[in-house]
Amino acid sequence: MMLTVRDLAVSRGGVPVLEGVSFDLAPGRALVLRGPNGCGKTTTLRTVAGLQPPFEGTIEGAGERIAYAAHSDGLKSMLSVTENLRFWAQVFGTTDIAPALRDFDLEGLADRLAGNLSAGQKRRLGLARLMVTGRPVWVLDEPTVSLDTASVALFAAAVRRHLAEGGSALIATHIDLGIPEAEIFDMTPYKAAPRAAVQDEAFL
Ligand SMILES: Nc1ncnc2c1ncn2[C@@H]1O[C@H](COP(=O)(O)OP(=O)(O)OP(=O)(O)O)[C@@H](O)[C@H]1O
Repeated sequence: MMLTVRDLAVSRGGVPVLEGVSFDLAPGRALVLRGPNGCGKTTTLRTVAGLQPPFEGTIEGAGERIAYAAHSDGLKSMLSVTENLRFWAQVFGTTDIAPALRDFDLEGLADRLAGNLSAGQKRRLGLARLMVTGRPVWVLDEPTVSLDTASVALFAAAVRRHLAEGGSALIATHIDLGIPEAEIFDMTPYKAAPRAAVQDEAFL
């Protein structure tokens, strides 16, 4: 398994928002997290990516295997598109940025400063970064925000190639991505029950 999550509870501000979440992610598989606004998708992804500790439960196989793309694109605005990708390639110890430029249709923008890109172009560059990480587990939070239909299709194709190469993906999204391999995981039933012990903490 690429990733094994068991009985996970995740919290915001010390308050559990979801509990009892278990899933596996095998090589070549994608899991799409669904659920209404505020149900805890972002919190789950941040926890899986190691940005905050689990409230309860276990996550195996994460750590260095994960490439995480958050809401923000995390770009260096004073570097060009190419320089951004080279920077990340260096950080992750890879070299070839050409496939990332090609697959996200960035070749015509290669010398443009990232800060001067449109919102959708910035998002394409942020997603292209995943390819140069060389990491097998893509963890993506609302990856298609700002993308037009053509760019969503580019993204879906890149994810499908990643899966075909034995990678995997965990994606929070409200839209149909056009990735037939993806399984849906509805988080709605895992809303955490109020916990007296946690609420009482403020009065200790
Ligand atoms: N400091 C806090 N204390 C308690 N609850 C919080 C705190 N900060 C945020 N929350 C709540 O935690 C919940 C989970 O938020 P999260 O961002 O994970 O949801 P989401 O499913 O990603 O939502 P969306 O679909 O809107 O992006 C929300 O209901 C939010 O209001």
